[in-house]
Amino acid sequence: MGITATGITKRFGSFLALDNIDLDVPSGQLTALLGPSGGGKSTLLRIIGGLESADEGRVVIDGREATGLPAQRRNVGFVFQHYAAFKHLSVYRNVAFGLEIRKRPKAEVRRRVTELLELVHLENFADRLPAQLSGGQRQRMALARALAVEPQVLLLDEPFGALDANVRKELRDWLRRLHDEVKVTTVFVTHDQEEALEVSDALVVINHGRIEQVGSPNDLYDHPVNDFVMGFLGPVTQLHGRLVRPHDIEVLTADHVGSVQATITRLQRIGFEVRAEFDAGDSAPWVQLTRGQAEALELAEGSAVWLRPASRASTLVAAS
Ligand SMILES: Nc1ncnc2c1ncn2[C@@H]1O[C@H](COP(=O)(O)OP(=O)(O)OP(=O)(O)O)[C@@H](O)[C@H]1O
Repeated sequence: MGITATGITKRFGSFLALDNIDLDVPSGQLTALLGPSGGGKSTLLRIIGGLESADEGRVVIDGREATGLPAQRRNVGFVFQHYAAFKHLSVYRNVAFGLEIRKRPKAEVRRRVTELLELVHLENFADRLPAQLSGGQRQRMALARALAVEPQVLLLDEPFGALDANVRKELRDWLRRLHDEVKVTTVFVTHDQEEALEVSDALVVINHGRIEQVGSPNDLYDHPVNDFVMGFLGPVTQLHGRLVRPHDIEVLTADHVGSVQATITRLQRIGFEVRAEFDAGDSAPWVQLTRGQAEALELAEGSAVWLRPASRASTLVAAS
């Protein structure tokens, strides 16, 4: 079940925002749409949710044809970066809103809202107005409100995008735990690779209106299909015609099978890591080491070493 989008194409004037996208979002999972700004992530999310219509293609949600349905009939919950709460209503009433307009019995509304406020850890904030919450608390309220009507699908568009780095980090841990508890099929738009790697069960990398790769976070990090995915998910350097992650290069003090001689051009300590830059003849790779590794190798600028990709490293041929 889950969500199936087939052959989704969307143009804005002559601009092709989505180019024949096929996507399967498994039921109960948290799937991240990841990619650079303007790649089409939000447009795809909005088409899934019925806020935007595709020029071509179909959307099926939990086995039900949703292509022609308006957003309010798709049984989806939304949370956006800037959440439009009812400013004059308390947190409690904001969360209760969807249930009240559906005329659910008072006792049920009370039970459900209390449950949700506990779930998002806002039980002590029920009587506050949205303006009296921090940004992170407001986004948690938004999630409670989206979950109130028990949607089949939760769609989150950069929900933590407007918050500062520490709060974002805290909220993504929290979202992961929340999702493990409620297990609602969730699609999460982000341009932050760390956020996507940390939070999601599955990752969909989108660029220029096309899907570059779909897979688990580890799969995509370890086995990217192309240089775009490799570069978007983490640091990449070049060694002797191959793209490799800088922590996947072995620094050796003697020549070994498959190694390339190189001179250390720069050593830089950044917190717990040491970044070493090399002149390897046909390439200028850099390598990420721990301080302990750098000390054990007695690395010094100007000295000669040998480099090779670690045996577990996945590499790609660099475009010439
Ligand atoms: N209503 C619109 N009218 C015209 N162009 C649009 C419209 N909505 C989106 N676009 C264009 O479509 C492309 C994809 O936009 P979209 O918002 O889906 O990208 P995104 O990957 O979500 O990027 P971001 O992370 O910046 O939101 C962009 O080039 C954008 O300018």
